[in-house]
Amino acid sequence: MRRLELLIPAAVLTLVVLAVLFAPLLAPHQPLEQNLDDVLGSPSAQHWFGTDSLGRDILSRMLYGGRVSLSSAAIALAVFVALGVPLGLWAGFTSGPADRTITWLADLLLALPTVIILLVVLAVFKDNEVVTMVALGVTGSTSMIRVVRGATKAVRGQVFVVSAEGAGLNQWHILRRHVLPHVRGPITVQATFFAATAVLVETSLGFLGLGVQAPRPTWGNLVGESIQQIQPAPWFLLITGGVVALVALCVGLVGDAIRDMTATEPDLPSPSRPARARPGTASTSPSSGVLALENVTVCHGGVTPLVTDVSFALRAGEVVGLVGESGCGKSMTARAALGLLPDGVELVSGVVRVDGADVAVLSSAARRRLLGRLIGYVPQDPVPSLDPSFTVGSQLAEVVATEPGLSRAEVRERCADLLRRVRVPDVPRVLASYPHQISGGMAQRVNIALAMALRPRILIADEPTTALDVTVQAEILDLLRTLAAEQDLAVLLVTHDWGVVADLCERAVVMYAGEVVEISPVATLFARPSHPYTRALLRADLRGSTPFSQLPTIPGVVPAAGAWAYGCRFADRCVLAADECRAGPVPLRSTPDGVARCVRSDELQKAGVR
Ligand SMILES: Nc1ncnc2c1ncn2[C@@H]1O[C@H](COP(=O)(O)OP(=O)(O)OP(=O)(O)O)[C@@H](O)[C@H]1O
Repeated sequence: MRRLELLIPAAVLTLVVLAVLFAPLLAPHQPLEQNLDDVLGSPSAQHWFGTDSLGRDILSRMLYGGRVSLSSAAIALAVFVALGVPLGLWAGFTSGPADRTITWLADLLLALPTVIILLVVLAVFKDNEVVTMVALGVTGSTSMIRVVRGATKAVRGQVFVVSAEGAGLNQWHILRRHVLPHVRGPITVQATFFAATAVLVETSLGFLGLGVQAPRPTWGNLVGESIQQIQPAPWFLLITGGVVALVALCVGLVGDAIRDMTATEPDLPSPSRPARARPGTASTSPSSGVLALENVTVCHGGVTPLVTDVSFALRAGEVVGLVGESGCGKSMTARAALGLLPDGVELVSGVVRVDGADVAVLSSAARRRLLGRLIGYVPQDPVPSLDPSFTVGSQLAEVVATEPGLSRAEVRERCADLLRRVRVPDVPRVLASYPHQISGGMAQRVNIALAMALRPRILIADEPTTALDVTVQAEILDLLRTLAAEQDLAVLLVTHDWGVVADLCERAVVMYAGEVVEISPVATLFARPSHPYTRALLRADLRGSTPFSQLPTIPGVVPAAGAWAYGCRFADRCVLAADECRAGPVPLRSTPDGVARCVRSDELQKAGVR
């Protein structure tokens, strides 16, 4: 079906272009040949499209006119692509002054009124169609620059591009071989839409009596003439306008079809991509996990690291807590796993594996689509995460209906079933309610139902109970525990709350200043933390404190992203820090049942104190 959506308009366009190209062979009459005995004759066997006010054959004039109109559109399109693609690629690939200058120029062009520019060009260059079309291509190229720049930025952070740079390939080679193939889709779509616009602009200029002048035919001249003859010969406009509209429509449909095809056929992970092993982290990154992050590094603006070299894995049915102070990189890590990094933040190296397949090599849009099905996401703020304009039922149905082949009744039943599974008491009422009509706890159940709608294998919950009161928190945690156990879900739980970790998680990943500092089973972690940061965090927890005694705190604050100490990043706040800690980066070391990034982890383990 999709192929037909492309093939039919493409076939029509090909026929029109061929007919126009071979006009001297196909046209039954000369375009300027007059017959004043047969003016404004309606379509007949001799004149398929009829005759005009001077008895000239309209079909022949359309065939010859198309040569001017389509070649003009082709000139504009060539300029549009020749300017827009390289500038967009360059801006997207090289952040900094080049990017800023090109973006500024594109903004400037956008601010100029195209119609006025074209009229000025026509006046200055005496109706020169070629110069006018060049001007149209230049002014239009802003949209191509912007789209290509955005698409290039998305590809820029992909691991394979970083690897190509690391291999010393030059920028133009990387752009041509590794970036261009991934931005081909948006380029084709932009080009087809601009081609349709160029045909219509050329026609409009001819219609206004600008550009190529009569008696030389162009589609614009013919449409202009047909409007003057609308009363005696209405079919004249119907035919000339119809051909122009058909061509513009087919160009647009080809663009739509290409867009849809490129949107639903993402690049698949390349099986030939070499595995990149790094020392010191293998023990934390078993690729057998249902979700595995291997040496993930995330940067802002391509330069400021937010998260570095993070590796850990989740097994099916396992709940893992991701713990650390605010700003340590928990959310960025979770978002890297989801393929949902904020604008300007990119995964610059590392691998995210789902069921063993490397999803980091996918384009970001394809990764999002894939992970959207494999990984469910439960947000921190339950109510704002739901769209206030739609009922719970319609929001659930929207997601459920993306599964092909479901009838409306089946979608409704699936939505109700999802709510029952997350223990919503009055399902029909909640389905018919708007988000503001339900409580925070109920909204979080709805978010969990939404996350579960496509039967994901993994659930990532970013502080899912922070915004809820204590009793509701317990219910939501119990629900997550049950879902993980019953449906063999791997759950990554981002939290500040040790109580939640103790209650729900089997293992915890502790992060500090953008890196993993400890991974241990929860029981071990509570009894014998292997990193001074874990120990300090546990000590600072309210739960273990004595009433009216002063709560221990960790002196200092988490350093800003990238402004980390050269050696152990926690050294400045650590009561156990020694010169050795500041001498250089501390690698993760194995502990009896996990890993820790501390030169004194053995000592801490043995001491077994909190
Ligand atoms: N959109 C963004 N652009 C650039 N930097 C960001 C962005 N969001 C967060 N950061 C920075 O990334 C680092 C890690 O932030 P992250 O949100 O992952 O921390 P967190 O441990 O989840 O904190 P919290 O518990 O407060 O959510 C911080 O230094 C933060 O300032």
